[in-house]
Amino acid sequence: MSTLNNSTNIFWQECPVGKVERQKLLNQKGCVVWITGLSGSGKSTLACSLSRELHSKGKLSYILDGDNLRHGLNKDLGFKAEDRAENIRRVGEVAKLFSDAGLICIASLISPYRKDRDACRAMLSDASFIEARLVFMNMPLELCESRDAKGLYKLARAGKIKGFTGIDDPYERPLNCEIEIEQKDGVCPKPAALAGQVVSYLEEKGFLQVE
Ligand SMILES: Nc1ncnc2c1ncn2[C@@H]1O[C@H](COP(=O)(O)OS(=O)(=O)O)[C@@H](OP(=O)(O)O)[C@H]1O
Ligand SMILES: Nc1ncnc2c1ncn2[C@@H]1O[C@H](COP(=O)(O)OP(=O)(O)O)[C@@H](O)[C@H]1O
Repeated sequence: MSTLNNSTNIFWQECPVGKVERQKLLNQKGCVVWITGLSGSGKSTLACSLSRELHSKGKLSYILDGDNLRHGLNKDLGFKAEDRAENIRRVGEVAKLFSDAGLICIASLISPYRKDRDACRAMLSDASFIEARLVFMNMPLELCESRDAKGLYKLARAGKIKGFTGIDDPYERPLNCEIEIEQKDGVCPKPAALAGQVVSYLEEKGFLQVE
């Protein structure tokens, strides 16, 4: 998919109500919490739990879930490396808009390739000074496969889905995540506890209020 700019003679339109005003209105800082990990690692569960926890604190968030976006915005994309790259790029651009609107945008995608995640992070911070935080659901493949909530691992093992992440397609672990979620003593912490961990991080970094 081309990322070339094919539009010419276009101008940036400024509006007097900007990000700063919107953030003051919401008393929070727009940012992106990007959750990456294998299918079944608990990305969507954490995203929902986090959104619920933020809501209960009066903070506005919005979830961009890879699975959901593939029903609409990204319905033309498959799972080849270049399609996944375009998927991450588009969701990054949408996350940029939500974050600029002042929301805490929670993106939940496998996003398996380091180069795509890095490009997305660079795009967010370079182009618009949007702060992105990467959360890595570091759950073992065996656990994700044993959960198999959608039966996709079974199909992948049977060769009925080709190029399934973790089976016959790579997942490149992040080298630079801000939060890494792991099992403790062989047990995955409860979603509410994980959400609390991310909320504490956001509080500590000053995202949940405007000075
Ligand atoms: N080949 C293959 N590999 C991985 N995942 C697959 C595949 N085919 C379908 N699915 C389903 O698509 C969901 C992942 O979509 P994403 O947009 O997050 O993927 S990616 O970031 O572009 O890699 C993923 O959802 P989650 O289980 O929530 O991760 C799967 O349900
Ligand atoms: N922290 C957790 N503890 C126990 N089970 C979990 C946890 N997070 C998710 N699960 C379960 O694992 C399965 C996959 O979770 P899901 O959030 O759909 O993963 P993903 O979005 O990464 O594919 C679901 O059945 C869900 O209930």
